[in-house]
Amino acid sequence: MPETLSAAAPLLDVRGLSFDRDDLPVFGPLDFSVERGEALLVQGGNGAGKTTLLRLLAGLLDGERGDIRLGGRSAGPAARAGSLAYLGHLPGLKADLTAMENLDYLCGLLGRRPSLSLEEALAIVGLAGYEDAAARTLSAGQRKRLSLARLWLSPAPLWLLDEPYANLDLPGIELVNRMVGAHLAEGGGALVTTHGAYAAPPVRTRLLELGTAVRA
Ligand SMILES: Nc1ncnc2c1ncn2[C@@H]1O[C@H](COP(=O)(O)OP(=O)(O)OP(=O)(O)O)[C@@H](O)[C@H]1O
Repeated sequence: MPETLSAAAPLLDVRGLSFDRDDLPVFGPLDFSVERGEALLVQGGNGAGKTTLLRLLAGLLDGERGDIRLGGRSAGPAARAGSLAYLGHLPGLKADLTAMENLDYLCGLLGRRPSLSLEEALAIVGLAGYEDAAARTLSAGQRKRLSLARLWLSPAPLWLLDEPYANLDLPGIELVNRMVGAHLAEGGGALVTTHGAYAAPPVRTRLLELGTAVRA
């Protein structure tokens, strides 16, 4: 866990956050926080702004209004990009690199926790034996599992999970739930979007409901 994050303050504290596109509101103003050991389930219909919110928090979008604090400190897009682990709709893998090369590349870029080897992370997500397979030869579910291995290697205390169950079979869904449960038990936090029934692991869960955006 990064030393810069205070243990006393919430992992994430958001006040008056709003975001517009083409001068039309996508969401907000929103107020919410995520404490250690807590999952925040972000709900809303198609177009409500769930992905936009997570991408913005991850530092992949800017132009928001409001205050975003990580561990009590105001955090701009660059600080957020370095402190949050984002699992998006697209796996963010390099198609021609192997599974191991992708993990190595992403860990070099985003950091990793030292207690786990890349091989162990691949085994945990059910990809033992796929170390040398190019990402483009993996199925959609296997690519998602490779992204989960990267997530599991991340040192970031706060996970942003956008539709984490998409493309996964039942054991994959259970894997996500176990990972989230273990991460929260270690004092991490998570924001999770899903359209499916959220098979909530036995952890503290709160809801954030986004209204469907109206285009006028
Ligand atoms: N790259 C983009 N350029 C312009 N508008 C966008 C872009 N991405 C999303 N939008 C618009 O922003 C709004 C919020 O989209 P967003 O993807 O955040 O919704 P969502 O809640 O994740 O939806 P879904 O449940 O369908 O995945 C929608 O009205 C969408 O049309």
